[in-house]
Amino acid sequence: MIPEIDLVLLQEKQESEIDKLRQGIEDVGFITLRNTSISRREVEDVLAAYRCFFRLPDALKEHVDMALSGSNRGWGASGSEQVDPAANPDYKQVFDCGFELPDDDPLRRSGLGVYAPNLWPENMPGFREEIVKYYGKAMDVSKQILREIAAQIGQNSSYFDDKFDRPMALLRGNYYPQRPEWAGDKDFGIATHTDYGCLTLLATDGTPGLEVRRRGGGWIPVSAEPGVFIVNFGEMLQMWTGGKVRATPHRVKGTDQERVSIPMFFNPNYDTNVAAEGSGENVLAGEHLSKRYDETYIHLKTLEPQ
Ligand SMILES: O=C(O)CCC(=O)C(=O)O
Ligand SMILES: [Fe+2]
Repeated sequence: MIPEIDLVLLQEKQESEIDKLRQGIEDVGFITLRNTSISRREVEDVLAAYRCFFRLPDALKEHVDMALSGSNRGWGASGSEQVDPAANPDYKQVFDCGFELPDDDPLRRSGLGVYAPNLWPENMPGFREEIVKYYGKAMDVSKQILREIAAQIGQNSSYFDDKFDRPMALLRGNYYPQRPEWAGDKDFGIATHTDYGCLTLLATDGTPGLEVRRRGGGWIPVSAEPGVFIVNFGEMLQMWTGGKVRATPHRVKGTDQERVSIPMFFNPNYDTNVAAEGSGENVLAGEHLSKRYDETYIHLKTLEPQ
């Protein structure tokens, strides 16, 4: 069972919700979350915006194809990402956008791919505004959840705040067509993976498809209607907390229904040390994230040495 949490009750420190959060972070690695500051209507609007983009002919989406940009902003065609080396590249399409650093931020001139400039399609009035608006809202909710997690892991609730003031936060629209006729055992909408960062705030159109690996074996289907979020924890938070928070593998095989989902991958500032607290080690969040991007986006994959 995936713990179902009411954010307002959690923020009021209701014991039932605190217990569910503990189970979610320490055991399952997933929760669902309702009663946030993002309404059902707002999620439906942003879903509609992504749907409009994905319906464009490929020839138009190619104007913002990330394969041509050397970073991971804009459109990722079907087959552009391989999250599991034992599976084939995912058949989903994506549209990615990231954090825009202020003009005077020295990191802006650094050319770091994790802060690359966004790409926006032309002739789609309102698309950029809709996505940017949702991006801000999804960051706010993600920060609120991290405050509750901080309290849960025995830290001050503001523990994460200054580690997320220039977050490498990536907002993605995922488009899963119907599972293709040709799909075999190694083909997935998105193959089995753990998320790379700290926390993922996932909105979906309500269509089933996501499966979460159960400890001890098997898969748990999870779905949530627009306005209810699925939240899971990533590799960095697992490292950072010495394994107290779990990054649980998950996948989407796909069904006979198309599906749109919108994960906000909430990753900290580039220079955050995400090694286990007190370990004396140093793992830069930016280096971990760049490494995972380079391993999984086909156009960023570094060539294997011959
Ligand atoms: O579409 C979903 O439900 C999950 C997507 C996902 O796991 C991801 O984009 O990392
Ligand atoms: Fe994921």
